[in-house]
Amino acid sequence: MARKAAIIGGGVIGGGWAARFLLNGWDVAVFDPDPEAARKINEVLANARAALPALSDIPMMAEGVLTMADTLTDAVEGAEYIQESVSERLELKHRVFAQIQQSCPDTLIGSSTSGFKPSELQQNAANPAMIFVAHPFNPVYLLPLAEVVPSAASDLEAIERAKKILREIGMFPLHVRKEIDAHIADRFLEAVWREALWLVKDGVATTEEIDEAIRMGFGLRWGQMGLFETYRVAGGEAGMKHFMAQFGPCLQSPWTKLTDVPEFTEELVDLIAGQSDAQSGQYSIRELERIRDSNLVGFLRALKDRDWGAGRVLREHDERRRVAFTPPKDTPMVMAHMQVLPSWIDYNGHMTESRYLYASSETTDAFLRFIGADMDYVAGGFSYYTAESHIMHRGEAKLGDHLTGTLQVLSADEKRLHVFVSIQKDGQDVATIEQMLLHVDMKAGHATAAPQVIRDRLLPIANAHADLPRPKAVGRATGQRK
Ligand SMILES: NC(=O)C1=CN([C@@H]2O[C@H](COP(=O)(O)OP(=O)(O)OC[C@H]3O[C@@H](n4cnc5c(N)ncnc54)[C@H](O)[C@@H]3O)[C@@H](O)[C@H]2O)C=CC1
Ligand SMILES: C[N+](C)(C)CC(=O)CC(=O)[O-]
Repeated sequence: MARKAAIIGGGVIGGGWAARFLLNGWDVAVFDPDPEAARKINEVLANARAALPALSDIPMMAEGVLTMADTLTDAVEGAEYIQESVSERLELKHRVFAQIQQSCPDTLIGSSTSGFKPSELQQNAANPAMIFVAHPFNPVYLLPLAEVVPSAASDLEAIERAKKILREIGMFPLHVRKEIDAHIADRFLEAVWREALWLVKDGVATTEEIDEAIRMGFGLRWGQMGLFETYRVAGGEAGMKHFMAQFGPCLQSPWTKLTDVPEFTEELVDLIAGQSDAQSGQYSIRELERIRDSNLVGFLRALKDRDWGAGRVLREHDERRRVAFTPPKDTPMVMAHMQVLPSWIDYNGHMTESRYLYASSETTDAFLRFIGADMDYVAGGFSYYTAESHIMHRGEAKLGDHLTGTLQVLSADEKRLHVFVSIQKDGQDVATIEQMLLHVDMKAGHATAAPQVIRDRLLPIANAHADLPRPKAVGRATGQRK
């Protein structure tokens, strides 16, 4: 039976939490009195479903079941984990905790609060020990960080249990050892935000110019090394001490207004909102979310290939899912999700033939990574090479179509891997590709037996797939009548 999480408050952040739990196989009950909540959550979920599968080569878990509960008590009943994500008002959060703890005083309650300390959240609670901060970052379903902040009244065993659950849904729980308003990351965001408000208010830069200053330069650096590692490198061979000697005195020069907050007048709000409309008003919020998600997926995949930063968290999550994954006995494995891009289209206005082989390679490559023949394996001098391919075109793919690559192992032994790939649109084949691959010693330049570690992953899948019906196209020769 699936595990259950309850999400109280289904706005931007609650919707993201719901998507992360659901796509990691948990059942989720959401309570939010807003009559629009179900629509909003389903829209966030649709974006998450489009983004998350592209992050990983491990087949997705069966999605959990989403329930919109009529009452808070219904939502939390039977939940192993509760995430409070209501609006940032302390008295509202207190009311919600009191209601939750009337029926489940001993269940873990993480709060998404951006600014309140856990000791503030715990005030007057029936069981303060179970309430802690689990502060996520938007979009919650893609970004791994959750700042986990206990107070002196917290139950540390419960905090460790919460961190374990967060890891199980692919997150990186950062244990904040000392409670502080706005935790760690939001202290930075607030400092940058304050400087940005001054720059707009003083007419130095528009919202667009500020965003360019971030995304063309230091934003890219921060996403992979953070602040201190980046500045260590900036100190040159002499490192951090030299960096501090050179730039430390700047703290005395008028580089910062951080202690001084601009007055939040209607005029300033209108100025910023107007500039933001001019900058990005041509996109709806959902379109911007999709652009953001697809960029993040690209970044995260690049970091995963390099086993670095947030990419390492993804790798570890993949490894956990690989171990938990049992090859399906009744269906081929869904290995790749792709979208038909403009460069894939030919003069006939549909996907050009070479891209069918490309889509097939994406699918088999994902499968090879899944059984352990990944880039590290190739760097060790062994790989699988394709010896033979037979493509059958069965439908048309057009610009923007979403394609899925599934793979069935027809047979496998120590050297050979015979597979049948389907490239599908809306569940229908647009092409099938039958391939024979050989395990190769790249230095010696000939086929050789795959090591036991690869066979241990491959052969159980081959055995499971032996019971599947053999596709009619298998073994078909070109020109042969059906
Ligand atoms: N938006 C952001 O970028 C981030 C926000 N957070 C935190 O997450 C929490 C939620 O923020 P958002 O999702 O942005 O706000 P939001 O305004 O999008 O959503 C809040 C939701 O809470 C619901 N709500 C209000 N009273 C409720 C009640 N009694 N029971 C159940 N639901 C109730 C509202 O109907 C609304 O849908 C806040 O504590 C915020 O500080 C954390 C990280 C990032
Ligand atoms: C602006 N904010 C304080 C709500 C931001 C956050 O809490 C985290 C985020 O996702 O940027």
